[in-house]
Amino acid sequence: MRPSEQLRTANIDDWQAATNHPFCLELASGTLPLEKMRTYLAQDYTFIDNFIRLASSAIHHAPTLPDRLPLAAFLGIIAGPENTYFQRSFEAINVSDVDRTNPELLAPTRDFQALMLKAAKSGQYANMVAVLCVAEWVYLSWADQVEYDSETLPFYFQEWVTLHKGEYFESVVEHLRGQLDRAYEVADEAGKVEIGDYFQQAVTLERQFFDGCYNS
Ligand SMILES: Cc1ncc(CN)c(N)n1
Repeated sequence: MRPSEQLRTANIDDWQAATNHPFCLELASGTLPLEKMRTYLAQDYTFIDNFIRLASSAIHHAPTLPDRLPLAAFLGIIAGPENTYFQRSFEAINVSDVDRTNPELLAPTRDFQALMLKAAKSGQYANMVAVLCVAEWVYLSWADQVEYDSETLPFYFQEWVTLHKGEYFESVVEHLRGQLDRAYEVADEAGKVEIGDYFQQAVTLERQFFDGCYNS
């Protein structure tokens, strides 16, 4: 079994809770209360900021140019269409100015930021790709399986699903899984434990992030 699959299986309870979260299901069916979506977008925009910092660090630490390029290209999507999605959605559902730029952070948002910065500062590519891989793979897993009506769903729900599924996004996740698999295989025992810890914390925080936005 691939190391990435072993790690996912070891965290299957949190994985399933995150990928079948009522937040995701209600978003896709269009029944998610807008107040919860406002909270989520404000929190997640701060997540994106630190995700870009972590991904930049991973690009720097990747072993070769072919290992670097797919993540570099993906950063262009985040800084481009995904950033625009946030700006258009902030306008469409009236996210307040302070929540767009400086929201009060929920505990899981703070903890996720700390984990991303810790992975970046560790200087270990394996730790970085463990967190990045979880972040994108969890989203592919829920977006890929969720049912939605593309005709009727408002864009701020629909595009959040479509940004996280499809051939291109699958290739991003496959790249991150491949990088994680290789880094894990060559790590020594202590390194494997460390990678497993980062992976586990990231899965738990994905679940808590949805919980936090859904229940606040
Ligand atoms: C918390 C979280 N995790 C993952 C993703 C996917 N890009 C996200 N936007 N936010």
